[in-house]
Amino acid sequence: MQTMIGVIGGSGVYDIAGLEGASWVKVKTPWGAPSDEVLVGRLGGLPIAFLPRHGRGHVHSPSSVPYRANIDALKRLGVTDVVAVSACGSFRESYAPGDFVLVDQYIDRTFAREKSFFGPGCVAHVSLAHPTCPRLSAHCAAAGRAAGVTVHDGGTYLAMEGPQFSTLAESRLYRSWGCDVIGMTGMPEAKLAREAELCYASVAMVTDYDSWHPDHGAVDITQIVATLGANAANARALITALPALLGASRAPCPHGCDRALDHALITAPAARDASLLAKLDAVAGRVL
Ligand SMILES: CSC[C@H]1O[C@H](OP(=O)(O)O)[C@H](O)[C@@H]1O
Ligand SMILES: Nc1ncnc2[nH]cnc12
Repeated sequence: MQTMIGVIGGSGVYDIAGLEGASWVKVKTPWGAPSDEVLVGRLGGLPIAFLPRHGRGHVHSPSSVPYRANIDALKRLGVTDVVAVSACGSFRESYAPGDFVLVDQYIDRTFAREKSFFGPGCVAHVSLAHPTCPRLSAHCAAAGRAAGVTVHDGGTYLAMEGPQFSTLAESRLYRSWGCDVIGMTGMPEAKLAREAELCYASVAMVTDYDSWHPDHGAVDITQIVATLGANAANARALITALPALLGASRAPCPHGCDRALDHALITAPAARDASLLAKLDAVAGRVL
């Protein structure tokens, strides 16, 4: 199978330069419009699709991002591996602004979002014990280090609804839970990528210490935006280094991300809803 990289750009990352034959294309999905058009082209000999999570100009709030449409659009374009780039706050002294964290666990505290492609008429339960892909995450870590970034392998991401930042009590609570970083978009994106059988890696770029750190005071957007520029340049360097590490020919995921639906569908074939099945053509067509 041919590798196709999908990049979801977070705050501060609204495009990527250097693609051959680049063009912004409109992708229609049964889940509504994605956040924006998708920039498709080739990078390092591999096809790549880039989608700005909040849209160009940062139009979508974390709650209004059309997560299902975004993942469906990437799958529909033929993406096999999704690299999700996100700004985040840090709960650890040693995860400093400018560092990248390859997230491997989540605590999902979001509550105002559609979280599944499945539902009445076609119920599916995928495994999420290991919500990100270790193979893709390792390649992203190597690409980040090649770009000169301090990269931490593994971290628990607290996904909050936002758009306000945490209270001091919340910040302390999440730290006491063992969370490493906090953001507003990692969920349900990672869940949906798993349902769509896509390998998914989360590159969380630290911009601040949230509100808990006695020496740093409360987080504010000015401070975040100041750090975002340097982080975005490093994210672009990471993405540029990625094709050579992934390679054009893709072996099946050793962790089973690309077969997540093998045993997940529980609704009896005769009881399935035809209109929902039609919407699942890209995401679950392999098993329907
Ligand atoms: C601009 S600060 C808060 C904002 O930034 C992060 O967005 P993303 O994950 O898309 O990089 C965070 O989750 C909030 O949405
Ligand atoms: N402290 C923080 N909380 C939530 N989302 C963030 N994105 C960047 N910093 C953040």
